[in-house]
Order: sequence, then C-alpha cells, then structure tokens
Amino acid sequence: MAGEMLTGGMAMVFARYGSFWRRLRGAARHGFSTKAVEKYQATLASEAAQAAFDIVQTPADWEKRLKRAIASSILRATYGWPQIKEEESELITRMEAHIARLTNALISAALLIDFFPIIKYVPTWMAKWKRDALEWHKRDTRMFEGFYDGVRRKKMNDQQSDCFVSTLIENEERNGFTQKENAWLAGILFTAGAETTASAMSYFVLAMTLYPDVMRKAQAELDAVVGRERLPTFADQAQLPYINALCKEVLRWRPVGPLAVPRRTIKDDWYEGYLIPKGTIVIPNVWAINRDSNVYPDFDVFHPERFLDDAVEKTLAPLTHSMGHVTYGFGRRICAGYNFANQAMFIDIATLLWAFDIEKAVDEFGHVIVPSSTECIDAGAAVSPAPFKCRITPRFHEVEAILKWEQASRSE
Ligand code: HEM
Repeated sequence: MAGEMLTGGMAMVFARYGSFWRRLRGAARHGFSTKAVEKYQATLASEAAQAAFDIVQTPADWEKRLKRAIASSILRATYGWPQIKEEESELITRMEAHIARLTNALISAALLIDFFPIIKYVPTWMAKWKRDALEWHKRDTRMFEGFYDGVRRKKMNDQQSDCFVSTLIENEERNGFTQKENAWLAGILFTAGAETTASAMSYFVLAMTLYPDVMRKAQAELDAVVGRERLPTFADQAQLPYINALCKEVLRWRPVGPLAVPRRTIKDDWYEGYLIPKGTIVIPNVWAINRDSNVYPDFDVFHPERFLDDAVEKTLAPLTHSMGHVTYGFGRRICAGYNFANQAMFIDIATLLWAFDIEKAVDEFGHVIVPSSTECIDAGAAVSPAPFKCRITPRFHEVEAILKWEQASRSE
C-alpha cells in the first residue's frame, strides 16, 4: 500500500533492491555524504539558535519549537527555502499529512493488500481504498513537483541557494530520473527525516531530565571548550567528545525506530543453521541489538561514557558504519540521511545544553515529577516519549541576549 499505491514505487525507503533503488541511493549519497552535509552547517546552527531563543520565550513549548527547527532545517537543505517560521507551519502541516497517510498505511491491519497482494488487482471502480490511495498519490506528486519546479525557476533566475534539489537539477542528465522521480526523491527526505530526528531530540530532553549528572558533565565540557560568551559551533565538535558520545547514547538508549524497516530476502539464506527462504519478511530488532549486554553493560542506563573509546564499535556487528548502535539500520539500506541527522543532533544538543538547565518539574504541592523512561507514543513514522513535564531554564543571565545577538548577526 505504502510502497506501490501511495508513493507509486518512487519512495526510496520502500523501493525494492535493484537498479532504480541503486540510482536513488547514489543521488542521495551524493547529496548527503559527510562532505556534502557540511554546506548545511550554517543552516543547522541558525535553526538551533532560533529554537533555543524560542524556548527561552515559552519553555513549555520546547517540543514544538524543536520540531519546527528540524522540519525547517530539512526543507531548507532540500529546497534552499528561507527559514520556516511558526506562523508558516501550514506547509509543514501539509507535509505531515502526507507522512500520516503513509504511516497509517504501514501500520493499519485493515490494509489487507499487504498480506494478500492479489487484492491490488481489484478494479479501481470497485475499491474506494484504491481510488483514495491513487488520488493521494496524484496530490502528493503535484505538491512535490511544485516544490521541485520552484527551485528550477529560481535557479534559472540565479536566485537559488545551494541545496539538494539544485544538485539534482544539475545532475538531471547524469542521474537519468524523470521529473516525477526527482520530485519524489527530494520529497521523501522530509518524510524520512523530520519526525525521526525530532523524536530523537525529545528523547534527549527526557534523558537530561532523568540523568542530571550526565547533563552537568556535558555542560562542564561546554564551559571549558566554548565558554559562556558565544554559542557552540561545528568548529568545536572535535573538542567535545562527551557531547558526541551523548548524541550516540540518545540514539542507542531509545531507538526511535525500534524495529527499523522490514526487509524481504531476495534469495535463500542460512543463519546459524536456520534456513530463511527467499521472500521472507525479516524484521530487525534494533531495540534488542542496542541492549545487548555483551556490548553495552548496564544497557538500560543512559551512560555516554561507553562511547568515549572505540570499544563499542569494535564489538558491534559489521555493517553498522561505526555508529556505535544500529538505530540508523544496517548495511546498504542504512539511513541515507544519517550524516545530516548526526549534525543536526550535535548542534541542537550542544546549543540546548549550553543555554539551559533541563530538570524535573515540580507539581503544585511541591512534589518532584519523575517522568517515565519507557512510556512512549508509537503512532507515526517514529516512536517518541509520552508527553512529560520538565523544567527548562536559562543557565546564566546572558543566555537570552547572546541568542538574540546570534540571530541578528545571522540575518544580516
Ligand atoms: C535520528 C534521525 C534518523 C533516524 C533514527 C533514521 C533511521 C532510519 C532507518 C532505521 C532507516 C532504515 C534503514 C534500514 O533499513 O537499514 C532509514 C532510512 C532512510 N532514512 Fe533515515 N533516519 C533519521 C534521519 C534521517 C534524515 C534526516 C534523512 C534525510 C535528510 C533520512 C533519510 C532516510 C532515507 C532516504 C532512508 C531510506 C534509505 C534506503 O532505503 O536506502 N533519515 N532511516
């Protein structure tokens, strides 16, 4: 339903392994390699500063603020748009509605088509679900093609900044995609990247609420390396090993896709004496692999120190691309946006820890509220923590003024 009807076979995440997927993947690799994502660092840093500034104004809305910043970062990197403000979030709502349709298709047991594929041959006039799916595919295609065309028009007038779609346009001939394929390749990045990264950031806030000692240690590192007169930048990253370890631990501790994306074997395979016949759906248990006690002693504890040397990477199974966890998936289908996601998480986490103390909230009777570390919402493209209360306050007097100054200097 998701892979063929709603996305017309164009979405990389659902595309079958083969030459079309390989070409999609090649284009994505080109646009999101370690080197290529460096050009998005300024955007990511300005979005992180904006999110922190917004949180100073209304700390209780931290989740909404982070979500806006991440959505805006991905759309800016993809289409070169200017920052998407809170009041322009109608655009984000349209994109989110597209994701909701896809995820409903993925999780709804009512969609028997995935279990009895023969149903897809029922004539369209007899099946409302099929008419609806094809209609939504048309509408989403119109939306993605509109975004793609907008970049082309601006490019023709020399008004387009560097972005993923402008690279696709430059490589149209070499990649050999149709306009529709290109438009979907770009459009699906938001689908794959926005909710996943935002959920990971919500787990970061939860971890800081539950593990104050970790937060203090990270802040001490920031004070020593960055000081209190400016925001952290990407240039500081190599000097911030504890923050880097903390980012990995957020992804390991609470993987936002605990069962990743199912695969289907394309040939018979043998694993430890068991035959996995061709055509078997295999569901990887990321949650369990990230909690393997041979690799992660005290796996339930949020403990960034485990990543301070390369012991974890050395023990982990191959094909995990030295991530230290398997939250981005495995092998050749590993998340195509992980360089971008890692950068976004680094700068968001460093900026928030530099600016704020994140603590447990207190109720009206003065009782400390301890959020659940396990309750979660499993309703969309990613698992996120159940809503919880925390107290977010600036760490020192000058925070707001520095954030304001950073914003002004970036918009000059
Ligand atoms: C914390 C954030 C993220 C997490 C945890 C995550 C996780 C994943 C996972 C588990 C997969 C499936 C991998 C597999 O089957 O082995 C995947 C695929 C993918 N992700 Fe991400 N992702 C994140 C952010 C992003 C971002 C920011 C982008 C784009 C800008 C992105 C683009 C993609 C794409 C295009 C695929 C499909 C790859 C393919 O099928 O070849 N992801 N991601």
